[in-house]
Amino acid sequence: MSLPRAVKIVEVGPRDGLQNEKQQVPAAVKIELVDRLSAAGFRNVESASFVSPKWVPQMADAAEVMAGIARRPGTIYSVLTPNLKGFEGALAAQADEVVIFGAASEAFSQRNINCSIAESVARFEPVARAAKDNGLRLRGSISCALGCPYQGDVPVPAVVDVVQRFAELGCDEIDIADTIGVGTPKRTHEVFAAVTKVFPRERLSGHFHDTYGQALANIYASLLEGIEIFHASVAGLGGCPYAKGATGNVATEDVLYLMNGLGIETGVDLDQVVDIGHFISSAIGRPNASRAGRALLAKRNAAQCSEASEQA
Ligand SMILES: CC(C)(COP(=O)([O-])OP(=O)([O-])OC[C@H]1O[C@@H](n2cnc3c(N)ncnc32)[C@H](O)[C@@H]1OP(=O)([O-])[O-])[C@@H](O)C(=O)NCCC(=O)NCCSC(=O)C[C@@](C)(O)CC(=O)[O-]
Repeated sequence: MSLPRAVKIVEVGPRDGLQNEKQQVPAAVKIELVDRLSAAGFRNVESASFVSPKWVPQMADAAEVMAGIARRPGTIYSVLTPNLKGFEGALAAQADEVVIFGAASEAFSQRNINCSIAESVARFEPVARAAKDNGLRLRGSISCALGCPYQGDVPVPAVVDVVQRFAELGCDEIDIADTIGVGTPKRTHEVFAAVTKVFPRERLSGHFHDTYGQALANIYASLLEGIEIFHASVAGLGGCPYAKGATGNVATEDVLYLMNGLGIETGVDLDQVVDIGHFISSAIGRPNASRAGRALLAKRNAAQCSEASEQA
C-alpha cells in the first residue's frame, strides 16, 4: 500500500503526557499548553480527563482547564470519560469529543478502571448513548493492544474483539494503543491487518508509547497499513500510572520530523511545536524527551551564537 498524502496528529500531551506527573501542574500551565498546541495547527487536542481524582489526582482540575482554554473553531478538544459521571463533567465543560477507554487485557482493565473488559463495555454503553444524543464525537481507546505489563502477550483476536465491541457502541474513531511501548513493527502490522477487517482503516489510529524505542518504526508500519491518524505527546511527555516503567508517548516533534521527511502533510508547524516542547519541559522541570526537538533547539542555539559572534 502506498503512503497517505496527509495524516492527522492527535496531540495527547495535556492529558496522557501530564496525567502521571507527581507534582500538581498548575491549571494555568495546562491551559497555556492546550492553547499553544491548537495555535500550532493541531486539529485535535486531548485536553483533560474526567476521571476519579482519587485514581488520577493530576486530572482533578479538568473542568478548570476546559473553562480556561481559548477555543479555536475547527479544533476538537477531547477528554477521557470512564463512566456517566465523567460524561456529565465533559458535557458541562463543552468537550467536543469524549473518549471511552478499555483494554484488550483483562489484567490491565482491572488495574486501570477497576472492572473486567465485559463490565467496562457495559459501563460505556450509556456514555456512548449520551454522546450520540448530545451530538458529541465518540472515540474508543484500547490499551495493551500490543502487550500488557501484567499478562505479557495479548493475542490479536482479543484486540479484534474489543474493536468490534467499540464499533457496536458507535465509536467514530478507535485507538490501537501500545500502552507500554513493547510492540514491534511485525506485531503492529499483524494487529492492523486484523482490525482493519472489522473497522474502517481511516477511522483507526495508532497510539504508541516509546519505552523500547519502537514507536516511530511502528508508526511507519502503520502507515504501510493505510493508517492515517496518530497520537503523539509534545516533548514525549508521559507514562502510564498503571504501567510501571512505561515512558511517554512518542514525541510529537519526532513524528512531525518523520512526516515532513516523508512528504506527508500534517497541517502542524514543527518549529512552533519545538518551542512548545521547550516551554512545557521547562515548566514542569523535566528533560525534553524529543530527539528531534532537542536537535532542532541545539541547531537554533548554535545559529544564534554564530550570529551574535559575527555581530560582536
Ligand atoms: C473508572 C473509575 C472511576 C472506577 O473507580 P471505582 O473506584 O471502581 O468507581 P466508583 O464508581 O466506586 O467511584 C469511586 C469514587 O470515585 C468517584 N468517581 C467515579 N467516577 C468519577 C468520575 N468520572 N469523575 C470524578 N469522580 C468519579 C465516585 O464518586 C466515588 O467517589 P467517593 O464516593 O468515594 O467520594 C476509576 O477507576 C478511574 O477513574 N480510573 C481512571 C483511570 C485513568 O484515568 N487511567 C489513565 C487513563 S487511561 C490511559 O492512560 C491509557 C490510554 C487511553 O492513554 C491509552 C494507552 O496508552 O493505553
